[in-house]
Amino acid sequence: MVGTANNGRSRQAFSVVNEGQDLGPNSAPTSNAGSECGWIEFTREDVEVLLNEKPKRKDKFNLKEKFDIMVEYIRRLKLCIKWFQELEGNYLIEQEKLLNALESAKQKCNEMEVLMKNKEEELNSIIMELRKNYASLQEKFMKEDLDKLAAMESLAREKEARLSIERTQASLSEELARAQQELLSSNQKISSLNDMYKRLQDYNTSLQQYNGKLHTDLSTAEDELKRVEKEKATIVENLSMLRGQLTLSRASQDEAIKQKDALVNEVARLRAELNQVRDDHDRLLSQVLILTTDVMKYKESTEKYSAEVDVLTTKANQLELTFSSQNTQIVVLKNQLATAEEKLQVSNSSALETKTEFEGQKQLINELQKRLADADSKLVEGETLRKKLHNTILELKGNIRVFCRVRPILPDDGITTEVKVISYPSSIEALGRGIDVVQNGQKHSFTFDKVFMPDAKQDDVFTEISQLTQSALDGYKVCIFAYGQTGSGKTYTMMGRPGYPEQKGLIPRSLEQIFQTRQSLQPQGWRFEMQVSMLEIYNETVHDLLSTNQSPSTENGVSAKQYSIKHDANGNTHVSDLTIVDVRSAKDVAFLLDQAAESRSVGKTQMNEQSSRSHFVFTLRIFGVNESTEQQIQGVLNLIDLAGSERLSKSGSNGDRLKETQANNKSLSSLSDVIYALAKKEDHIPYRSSKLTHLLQPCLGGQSKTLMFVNVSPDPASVSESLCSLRFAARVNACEIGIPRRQTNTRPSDPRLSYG
Ligand SMILES: Nc1ncnc2c1ncn2[C@@H]1O[C@H](COP(=O)(O)OP(=O)(O)OP(=O)(O)O)[C@@H](O)[C@H]1O
Repeated sequence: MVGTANNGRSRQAFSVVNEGQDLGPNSAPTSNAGSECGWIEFTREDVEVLLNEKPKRKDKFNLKEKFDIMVEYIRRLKLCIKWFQELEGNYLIEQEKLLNALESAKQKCNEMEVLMKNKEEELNSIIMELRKNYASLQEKFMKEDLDKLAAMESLAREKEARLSIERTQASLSEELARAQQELLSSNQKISSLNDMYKRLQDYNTSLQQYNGKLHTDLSTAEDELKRVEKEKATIVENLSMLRGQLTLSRASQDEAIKQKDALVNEVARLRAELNQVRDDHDRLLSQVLILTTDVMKYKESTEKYSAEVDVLTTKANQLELTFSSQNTQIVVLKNQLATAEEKLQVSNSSALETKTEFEGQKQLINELQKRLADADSKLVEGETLRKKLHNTILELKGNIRVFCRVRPILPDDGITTEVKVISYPSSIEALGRGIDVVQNGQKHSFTFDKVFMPDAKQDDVFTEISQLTQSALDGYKVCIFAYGQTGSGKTYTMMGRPGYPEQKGLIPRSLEQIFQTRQSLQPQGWRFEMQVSMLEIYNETVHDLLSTNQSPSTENGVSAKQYSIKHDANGNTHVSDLTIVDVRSAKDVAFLLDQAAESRSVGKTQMNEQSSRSHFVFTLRIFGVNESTEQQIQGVLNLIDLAGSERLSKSGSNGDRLKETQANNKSLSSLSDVIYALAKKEDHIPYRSSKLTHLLQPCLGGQSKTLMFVNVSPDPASVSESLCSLRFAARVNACEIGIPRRQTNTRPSDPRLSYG
């Protein structure tokens, strides 16, 4: 590991230390070569040569020579140690810097994530609001449209009514014209009748005048007659006198007779004349009467005409009234039409406004969607950056990460005293990473990658590992296992509390996240296929938890079927005959988890009535293909709930339970052996000493991103178990396993599920 990149330099330095014994092409010593305080670089081989160096002495008994050689050897060893120390110091500084950079990057990422989340929420709320607005505008628009249609319908109706009214008006106008003409001719008739009447009246007056004249003439004739009769009487008197006188004179009689005859003739003539006048009078009278009748008739006919005229006038008046009322109606209709048209215009303009507003909103939505897409792409960028940083850190660390979780005190713990055996240092360098355990008054301090205090929620824990589980989708092998004594909270951490969704554990949360991310990666062309298997290792035997066809068990409840574990060159693990189920959603997985829970071997011990006595291994294998880039990935997520790590005396087991505990302890002690061997970089790592270590070989061997949860109980009675767990975890944390590899661009020839 040391100096492979700068081999030339280190070879040169070592040559100086080895005094030219191993001379390379550049064998000239550096300026401070040989000096104790000079900087000399070594390679691993150099150090090994130095350590394996056997002093060559010419004279076996020459102690001086031996002493000189030893002094020189010690000097070189000191130089080597100094180089080591300085190198270590540099590494520490570098590590510190990287940690700081990581912290700030994490912080930035978190801030960015929060910012993005806020922005996303904000944008989501704006979009919701806009969608609401959009919906209400659409509703409004539809309403306006309906109004418009109704207005148009009413306008059409009104137009029709107006046309029919106009038609009626035209026919009425025609009728009116006819009536007016009739009226005119009637008026003309009336005026001619009036003229006739006037003429008749004039004639009547002249007749009356004539009649009056005749009457006057008659009265004068009557007066004349009276005078004549008086004259006659006088004459008769005279005649008598004359007769007397006749006697007196006959002559005078004859004369008198003659006079009388003349007078009689005169009276007859006068009488005839009178009769004539009388006849004339009668004729005139009858004529007057006829004329009066005529006048009367004329008067009557005039009255009739007047009545007719009146009727016609009334009719005309009525027609005029109808006409005017129709005119008023027409005006009203015209007004209504104008209002309807105005309304139509208003609704048209409001529809236009709504349309413009709608267009604006649409544009805004488009803009917001664009911004959202930008934010999304920024999120993706941020996510990529975060992944890169996460992977860089893991690669730099090159070891199994360890998270410690202390569960809260439970009522079942029966703790009455206020004695606290676990505390958490508050110094900056150990904050959130340190844990102190006090046993018999002695404090033991541990530092891990993260320490979750009892109040940590499942969500908080998941947030810390979400990146890790996510990287299974990037083609990494990921392995998370929970280690700790019975009842320390391993199952709670991995599975959670059933029936309490907010207390879901890492397994359901990881799967939900993976399925969600799978969805969000679809627009980038990624298509994923996922397979799940679940097994338990119980009494050193593999038990398929998804097998519908449960094989018969042996006496001690162990499955008779033998499953063999194999690893291929790619580090993929295959378990023969294991049930593998294709899954499409977190729901499918939840169903399988329930199925597995029913198949699990659960027994009772004094420590925890419901504790699982076996190692539970959940595996999700992911095959991903990017349709646009044709890139392929193959990731694996192993989530393991180990059996309780307690010591035999503590669990109080006997019989089958004792065997179980021994078997569990064998697996766990094998795990411990493997970790020790890895830490010491031994040539042989005893992976095959237990089923568990054999199965986890690729995870422990450095090809996978591995995280261990060490679960600790806060119960003072469990302090020694807690210390054991923490010591083991500290060893695991110090163990370098190498750099995780990403499996891309290869499609496995055998699609069976692998474990690492
Ligand atoms: N962080 C926690 N918050 C609340 N309750 C917890 C927490 N951790 C564990 N518990 C509770 O403690 C009890 C024991 O936990 P759990 O069964 O998870 O232990 P375990 O280590 O899995 O035991 P076993 O090895 O027997 O399977 C359970 O009732 C669990 O609900």
